[in-house]
This record gives sequence, structure tokens and C-alpha cells, in this order.
Amino acid sequence: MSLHKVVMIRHGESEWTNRNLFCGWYDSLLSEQGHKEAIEAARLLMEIDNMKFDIVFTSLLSRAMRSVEVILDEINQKCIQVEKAWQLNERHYGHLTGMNKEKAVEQYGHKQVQLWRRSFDILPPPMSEDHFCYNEIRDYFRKFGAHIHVPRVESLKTTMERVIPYWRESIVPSILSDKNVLIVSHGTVLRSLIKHIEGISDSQIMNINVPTAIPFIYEFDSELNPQKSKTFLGDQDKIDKAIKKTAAISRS
Ligand SMILES: O=C(O)[C@H](O)COP(=O)(O)O
Repeated sequence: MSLHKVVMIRHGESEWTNRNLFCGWYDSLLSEQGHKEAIEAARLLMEIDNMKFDIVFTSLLSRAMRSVEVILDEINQKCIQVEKAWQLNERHYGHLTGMNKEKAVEQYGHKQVQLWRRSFDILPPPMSEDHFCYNEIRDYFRKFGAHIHVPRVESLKTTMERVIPYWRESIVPSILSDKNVLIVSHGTVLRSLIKHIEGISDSQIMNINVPTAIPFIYEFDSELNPQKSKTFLGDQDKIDKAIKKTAAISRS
């Protein structure tokens, strides 16, 4: 039985993640560390036997698009098709956007902030029009056309409402036509896909954290059943440390 292999990667660290700020739909650039992480992700991809991609799916946010450029350059596959879609954007963090995560804990408490970050359906407060990022986010996405509806806030649940239809309608046909697919996206988008693909419950998904720039692989049969849980590439100790860092609110 021939299996369909799909590789997924969360973009490298952004400047705002480096400063421990909630980012969401704000277009924070790849940090210097994020650039190095993307190079390291490419190195891990080169260890896969015969890994030649046919198509890459990514978001409209620079941290993901730039990670794609760095990775494709490093693996010497610059000329392949890259599909950029707003549906693969990070979840919108609403009022929390731009707030320091430790300050948010001081203001709202650890339990509430963790529920906003990792619960399935608890929405942070929405972004109001006088929020300091409101106009910048709206203007950034206007450039890509009127079809993009910029939300005021999203949970994992509402993020899935745009990610899963895009997965079914745009990504799955490529997988089933035997293309080698690479997805470079964001923490919440990848948690959406992992939840959907592995049938993870609403409560269990709280414990899933996707570290930046460590590729993971799914192998699907022809009915798109995953053969096993996602498999991260690289050293297990490094993977465990990166997952722990992603889960934590404090970066110190
Ligand atoms: O949007 C963000 O701030 C990050 O991409 C994810 O942050 P989190 O790990 O706190 O959800």
C-alpha cells in the first residue's frame, strides 16, 4: 500500500514571540532566531529520503511566508508552487494582541490566560476599533483583496471553521493526487489540523503545543487515515524542550 506523506512546520520564531507578546493576525516579522530556526528546519527536512516537494501551503503572514522562502532556498527547491491563504493565518488573539503574556497573567490570572491560549472554545475579549493594532491589521489584509474577512477574535474552534474547509477543499486534493505537500503555518492552525486528523477531544487538545520550526510528518492511506500520530523530526530531547517552551507563558 502506498502512503501519502505530508510534512507540516510551524514558522520560525517571530519578533513579537521573542518579546513574549500575543501576536495573532498582527504581521510580526521573523526574528533573527526565527531565521536560524527555519534554516535548522530545512536541515531536518534534508534528512528525509527523497523528499522533493510539489506544493507548499502557507498563510499571508510574513513570519510564515519568510520561513517558506528560507526553507525552500536551503533545500534547493525554490521553484515549486507556493499557495498563500488567509485561512492558514494564526488565530486572531483579539484584545490580547500586542499584550505581554506575563502582564496578561498579572492582569487576568494564570488560569484565565491559559484557557484563552489553549482551550478549544473560550474566546478572549474581541479587538475593539480603538485597539492600537486594529487599523494596521485591517490595512495589511486589505492589500490582499476584499474577500478576506478580518475577525475581531478567534478561538481554536472558530479557527477550525476556516482551516478545515480549506484543508478539505484545497490541500486534500493535492495529497490525493500524489503530490508531496508541505504546510508551513502557525501554532493554532497546526493544532486545528492535528485535532482534526487525529480525532483529538476538545479537552485533550489543551495539552498539545506545536514548537516553532520543527517539522513533523503524517502518513495517510488512500482514505486519508493517518497511520500513526504525528512524528517530529530530530533529536527527542530538543523536541521535548521546544514543546515545553511553547507551552510556558514565561520565556525566562
Ligand atoms: O500568536 C501568537 O502569539 C503565537 O503565534 C502563539 O502564541 P501562544 O503560544 O501563546 O498561543
